[in-house]
Amino acid sequence: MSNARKVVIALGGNALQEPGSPATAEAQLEVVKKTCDYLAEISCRGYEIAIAHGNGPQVGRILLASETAREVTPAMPFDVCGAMSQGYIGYHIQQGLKYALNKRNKNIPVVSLVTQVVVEKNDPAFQNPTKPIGPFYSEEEAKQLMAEKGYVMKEDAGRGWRRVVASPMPRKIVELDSVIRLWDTTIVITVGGGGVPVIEHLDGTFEGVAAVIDKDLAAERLAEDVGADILLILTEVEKVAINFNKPDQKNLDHMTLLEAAQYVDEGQFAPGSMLPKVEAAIRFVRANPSKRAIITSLYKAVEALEGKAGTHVTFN
Ligand SMILES: Nc1ncnc2c1ncn2[C@@H]1O[C@H](COP(=O)(O)OP(=O)(O)O)[C@@H](O)[C@H]1O
Ligand SMILES: NC(=O)OP(=O)(O)O
Repeated sequence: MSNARKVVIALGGNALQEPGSPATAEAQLEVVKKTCDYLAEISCRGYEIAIAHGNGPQVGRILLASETAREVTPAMPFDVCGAMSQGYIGYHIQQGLKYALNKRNKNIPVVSLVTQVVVEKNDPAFQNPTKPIGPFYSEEEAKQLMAEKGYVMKEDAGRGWRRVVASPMPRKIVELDSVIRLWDTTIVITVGGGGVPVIEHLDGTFEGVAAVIDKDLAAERLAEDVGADILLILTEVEKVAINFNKPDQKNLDHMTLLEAAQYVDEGQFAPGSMLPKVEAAIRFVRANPSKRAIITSLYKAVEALEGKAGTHVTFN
């Protein structure tokens, strides 16, 4: 792993928001500053990084604010809400990361790129919304919102009810050339929130659609396309587990491609949380048999890159 230097990082929700803390921009900035200390450390260890991040809570709140303000100003289309979420999350990461890099006397530019990601118009995900966005509600509140506003809402991993939207597969990163051109000189924050989902028309134009792409799958697309050595997926837990939250839970240091696929078949990973991460890891390693994907926590990221922490997914 010593020469593996090119890393695409996918940042999980806890890198942007602390559970239970107010969902304000100010609170997010405080969390992002801490997150960026870990990211700066990775950069200072000599890794070349690009950063993807989630946006479920943020895009949902922007949408809610926009819909609530309808009486005074026209509501924003969903794809525009996605672009807005990329903008303000990227802005926070730019501030936090630049500060953390400066503290380490490392002068490297940081930019965020509003990034479009092409999805297929006929993706079956449009018929089956699964991606939770925005705040949590009680079951009673959710039922009322479903009846009054026509929202699709589902229970989210025992944490409460949330609005859900379609989450189609990322097929192509529209701004990929720019990411590649910037790579050698700049830390690029891209495919934020999985990218703004767009459909590509035959005449080469793009049209935004109402959906939220999974950021782990978009980060995987990016990692393949830029020829990254490592796809580093950062979340709350240090390791992926089998029999998660059961008395016989076993944390995994390593999974081969076959083992990972078998655990997926056994239903070991919760859909909408750990499953897309393992699926992204599988895709990356299947396409790049000599490379690796790592799933770990932000706090263990540096150790994981050195092979001393996290769950490593490799071909064999
Ligand atoms: N098999 C598993 N192994 C480890 N964690 C799991 C597993 N299944 C579900 N989880 C949960 O999934 C969470 C990661 O999903 P989530 O919080 O939705 O992701 P994100 O970090 O992208 O916001 C972990 O923090 C853990 O609580
Ligand atoms: N776009 C996306 O995957 O966001 P979350 O990580 O917040 O679900």
